Amino acid sequence: MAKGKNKQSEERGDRSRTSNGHKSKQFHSRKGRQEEGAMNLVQSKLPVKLAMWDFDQCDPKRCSGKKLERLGYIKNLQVGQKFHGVVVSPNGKSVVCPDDKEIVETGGAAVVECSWARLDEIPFHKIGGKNERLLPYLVAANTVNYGRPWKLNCVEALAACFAIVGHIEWAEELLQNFSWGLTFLEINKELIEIYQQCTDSESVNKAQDAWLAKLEEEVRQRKERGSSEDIWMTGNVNRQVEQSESEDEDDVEYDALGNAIAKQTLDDKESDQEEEERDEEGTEDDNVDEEEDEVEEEEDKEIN
Ligand SMILES: C[S@@+](CC[C@H](N)C(=O)[O-])C[C@H]1O[C@@H](n2cnc3c(N)ncnc32)[C@H](O)[C@@H]1O
Repeated sequence: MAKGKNKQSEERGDRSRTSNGHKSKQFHSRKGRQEEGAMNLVQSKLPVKLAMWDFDQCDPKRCSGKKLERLGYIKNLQVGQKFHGVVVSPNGKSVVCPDDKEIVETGGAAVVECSWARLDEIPFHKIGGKNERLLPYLVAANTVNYGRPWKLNCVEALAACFAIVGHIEWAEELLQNFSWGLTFLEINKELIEIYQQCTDSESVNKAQDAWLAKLEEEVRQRKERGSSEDIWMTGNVNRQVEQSESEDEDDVEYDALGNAIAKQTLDDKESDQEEEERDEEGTEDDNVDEEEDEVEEEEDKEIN
């Protein structure tokens, strides 16, 4: 077996030499392409372009965009550079929808790596592109903003975009690099499937509104049944404390898991101070962080 193989490779080796014994032009260009391929891991890991403008506003240890960069999935863009694929951005006007599939497949997807608390510092007019999009209602699973709707981190945002346009396998490929990653797809499974059935952004908005109306109705019914004493119905007890401390119960809504959470929209004027603390300190379990760091170190070794 080995004999045959060696013979083949010898023959290949011979063919790559010219009559004067030097390596042929084709050999060098083939080798060049291979080296390019090894450096450009983005291509080998996902058959689609991923990019981000990184404003270095987040803790590098907790930054999902930086981790994707270390793993070779995503490329950095300069301020002034535009992106031709879908740009998932707080500056978007319409939401990602299944009709965006072709743009994503041909142009890829990009995000803006920055702090939610410092969006006003981002020169949105110098970044982005023709296809800037918001994401519809989805709940974050990352350890910093767990349970919060709309405020996803970069890897969740990219994964959400891929999942909505029908490339759930690309979403999984990205998220599996994070200990909590696949939970994002699990807690949003039903809703993602609903969005996948839509066509344009208007239909996604309608589906989102119907989902939110259903959630509100569920909350109303629970209140009516006086189910607040039933721990199984009210969900996360920590969130309950937040709710009972809240002066106005209307400030609270429920996520897909039935957790009570403070109402949020992208326009929310949450105190910069509070948000900064979330971005920089997070609420995560240190063990998770260590676990992620170990994974990252292993990955980094592989890349190097
Ligand atoms: C504000 S940054 C925070 C990144 C975080 N530090 C991390 O570790 O990934 C998250 C980015 O994901 C995208 N994103 C997340 N949720 C979004 C939404 N609901 N609509 C539009 N873009 C969103 C945007 O590009 C946004 O700038």
